[in-house]
Amino acid sequence: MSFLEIRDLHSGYQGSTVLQGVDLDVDHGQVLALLGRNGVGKSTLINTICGLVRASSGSVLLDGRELAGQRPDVAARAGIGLVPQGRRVFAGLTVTEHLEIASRIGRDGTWDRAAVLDLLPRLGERLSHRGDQLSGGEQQMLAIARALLTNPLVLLLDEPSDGLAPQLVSQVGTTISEIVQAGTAVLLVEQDLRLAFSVAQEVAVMDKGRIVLREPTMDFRADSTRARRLLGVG
Ligand SMILES: Nc1ncnc2c1ncn2[C@@H]1O[C@H](COP(=O)(O)OP(=O)(O)OP(=O)(O)O)[C@@H](O)[C@H]1O
Repeated sequence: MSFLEIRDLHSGYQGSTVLQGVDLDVDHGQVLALLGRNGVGKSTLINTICGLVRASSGSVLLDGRELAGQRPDVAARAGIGLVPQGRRVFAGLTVTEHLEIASRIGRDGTWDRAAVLDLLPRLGERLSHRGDQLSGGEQQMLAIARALLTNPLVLLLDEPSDGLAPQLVSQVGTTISEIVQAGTAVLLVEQDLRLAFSVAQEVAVMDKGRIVLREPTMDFRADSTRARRLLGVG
């Protein structure tokens, strides 16, 4: 049995069904990259897993516990962590305040303030800065720190490279690898294929609200013509 098991999941927005029966497993100790063209439903899947978008049918089992249709706070307590698209840090709150709030959400575990500042030392130098005083890279680190403080079993990362300079993107890759080594599984939505390929053991490709392919990253990279066709890139 996989750690996170998604079966025949449907969800969407008023008047439009986006997820049309998603089946996907994420295993212990794994980074799984979720790829696909714009608008195929990757963010909708992430947001349905964590309860921000309500599942209309299907199943999201985390370590044997059913989460489909549950509220976001229930999903967080069960062990789903989210680094949302666009980071969503609060402009008027300091780094310290963000970390304090996050510590009260989710589960107890080894990720406490000292551990996340050890992983992301730059944040330690910015504790009194407000969200709107941070660079894009620092905001991304804060979004990751906040999610880790909930001690997730599975961390959902929605386009963490978005808007970051190449050097910072590779730093995000290193951080993701360290998080997985510490025992958290990762589902990574990413347009930056270099980042996705560098950290993920496997890739899953989404199209029109379904998973249409899943295979080891090495095999996916080996057929670049098919990869380009599936992802709609140059
Ligand atoms: N809040 C919303 N209300 C209504 N429709 C939405 C909402 N969010 C997304 N959609 C629609 O759902 C579909 C899937 O969008 P989604 O953001 O999940 O795709 P995606 O694969 O993550 O794309 P991208 O890479 O552009 O973020 C799109 O047609 C989008 O317009």
